Amino acid sequence: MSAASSGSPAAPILSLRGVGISFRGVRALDDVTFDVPRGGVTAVIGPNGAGKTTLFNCISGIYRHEGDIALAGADIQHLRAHRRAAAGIARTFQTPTLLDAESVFENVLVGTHAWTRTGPAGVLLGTRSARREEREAREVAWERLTAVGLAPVAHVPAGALPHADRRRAEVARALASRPRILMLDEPAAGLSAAESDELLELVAEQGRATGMTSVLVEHDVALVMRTAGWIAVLDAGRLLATGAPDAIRQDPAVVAAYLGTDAEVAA
Ligand SMILES: Nc1ncnc2c1ncn2[C@@H]1O[C@H](COP(=O)(O)OP(=O)(O)OP(=O)(O)O)[C@@H](O)[C@H]1O
Repeated sequence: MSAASSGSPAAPILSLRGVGISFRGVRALDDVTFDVPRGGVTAVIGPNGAGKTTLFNCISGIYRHEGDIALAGADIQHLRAHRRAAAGIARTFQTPTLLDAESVFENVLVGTHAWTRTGPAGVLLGTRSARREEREAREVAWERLTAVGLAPVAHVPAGALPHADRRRAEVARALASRPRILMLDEPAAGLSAAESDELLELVAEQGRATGMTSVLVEHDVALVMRTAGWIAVLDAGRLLATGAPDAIRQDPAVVAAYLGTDAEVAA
């Protein structure tokens, strides 16, 4: 890590220690170690193929990986993806993964499955606790839908939504899981500058309201610089630097590997 951007935040929500993974001889991540501070927005940036999405897949448990990952101090590296989701890790994907034939509301309701506990038997028998939980799940889904501005199209099939609304629906679905960490993979892709700002403001607002931390993979450096409070830079599978936006912007190693000259990345 370069000197200009060294230093670690206190009380991390997520700690990565020696995270690594190879795909048939390709070292996609190697000994990645850094902390994500609690609250606010942290961005993971770096050139194409740096390992950003792979890191998200390791954190969310989609890939088995080397190294340790702790969520609020508790080890989660041994947990499978659904258990990590239940522990509070939610994510969106580069290409939204909605159930196109289902309504927007049903899609968002899926997010609540991360915390609902009623098994199939309870649902089939219609027990009182199952009914209570279902009511709560529907309320949470409506609340998140409304927060992202999609209440007017709640009953429209997700496949009929324009791209910006698909992104909003995916974010609402992730928020419905009541995450401690929301990981957004290139949320601005395909959105206008105004739409990206609006989406990230909405995410930041949810973070302020609930204490949720957001982690962002994003190529739009200007958007990252004005949105993130903390940045981790990956290059060829290795951690190059972590730090506040101002330090990252001036870090010679980061400028050389990714950002280009200071003039190009002036905020
Ligand atoms: N499932 C996989 N099988 C084989 N190789 C993979 C797999 N996933 C990622 N890789 C390789 O791992 C490396 C990192 O890829 P990754 O998609 O994580 O990079 P990235 O930083 O997200 O890139 P981009 O900015 O282009 O999305 C690349 O060399 C990629 O080809």
